[in-house]
Amino acid sequence: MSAELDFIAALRALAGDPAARGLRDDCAVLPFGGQTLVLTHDTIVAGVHFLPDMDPADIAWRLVATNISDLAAKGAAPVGVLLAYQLNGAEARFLEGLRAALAEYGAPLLGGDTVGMPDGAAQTLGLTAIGRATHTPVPGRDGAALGDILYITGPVGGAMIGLEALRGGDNGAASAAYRRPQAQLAAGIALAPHVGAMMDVSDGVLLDAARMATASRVTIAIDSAAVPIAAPEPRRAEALRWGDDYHLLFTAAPDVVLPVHAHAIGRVIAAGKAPILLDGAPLSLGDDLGFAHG
Ligand SMILES: Nc1ncnc2c1ncn2[C@@H]1O[C@H](COP(=O)(O)OP(=O)(O)OP(=O)(O)O)[C@@H](O)[C@H]1O
Ligand SMILES: Cc1ncc(C[n+]2csc(CCOP(=O)(O)O)c2C)c(N)n1
Ligand SMILES: [Mg+2]
Repeated sequence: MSAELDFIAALRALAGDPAARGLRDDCAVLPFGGQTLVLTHDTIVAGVHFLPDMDPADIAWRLVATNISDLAAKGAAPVGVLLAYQLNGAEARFLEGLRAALAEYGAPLLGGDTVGMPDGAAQTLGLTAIGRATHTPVPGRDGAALGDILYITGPVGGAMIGLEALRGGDNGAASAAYRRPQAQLAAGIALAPHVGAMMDVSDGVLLDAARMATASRVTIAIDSAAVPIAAPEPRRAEALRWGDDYHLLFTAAPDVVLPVHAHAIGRVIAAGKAPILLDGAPLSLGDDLGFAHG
């Protein structure tokens, strides 16, 4: 197991409230005052999640969009966000990107915290996003049922190609999938009443599908050629593993008429030894399926 998974496993002892969903979901889901709040927090670090010298407006956009993407996976409408910011002298451009992203997703800034940073430290930014469930029960990673079809709302691998373009000096369309990921908020809200399981793809479609299969106690058979990619064909295997895609991965029964366009990429079968079968070959969480910290 990775250091990240070991730590989250240890945290489970402290996360017994049902709202924590066993730390096995994209968000906490908290019934409150007759409604259901959906809560998520993501941290991004220079050199890990963004390039230290990229436009701070794009950094702000990534911070907002990646968090709103977790709300999208729950079919939650944004209530607002709290920002944790480290001053580095580039505040003006950061604010421009923040304003644009919050306007895009209709998420008001509700508060946060601002601190200085030690010389030479990597900038670390955090965002808490709060949403309101538009449909209950709120979809989880654990709802994939035998016979369901596995779908994805769009291609993978675009951010991988976009980061390469950005590193090569592009600041336009070729790097946009990396600089300006699009949270599938409207799709998630439309899909929530129709899905079995749903999650956003942040760590790679294979790893995230394996997590869905594990949470749902099933095996998911994926047809690699059916997965739409935004990368050259010879890089298909990488595109399925790189991550940062932020499309929605979900299951639905075969007779469900989907309210949005999505690509069928696999099906849910009885639990076998491995969580996923890729073109018939069993793959486990320990295999190189996607992005992991530590
Ligand atoms: N430091 C932490 N304290 C409490 N819970 C944590 C911590 N780190 C992760 N978790 C929980 O562990 C689970 C898995 O976290 P992870 O960040 O992998 O999910 P995610 O938010 O869907 O992923 P991504 O950040 O790629 O969208 C979530 O329920 C998350 O809330
Ligand atoms: C500069 C740079 N930017 C991005 C990446 C790729 N990447 C970093 S974290 C992550 C998964 C989501 O993170 P988390 O699980 O922490 O939410 C991915 C796909 C990279 N290698 N280098
Ligand atoms: Mg997620």
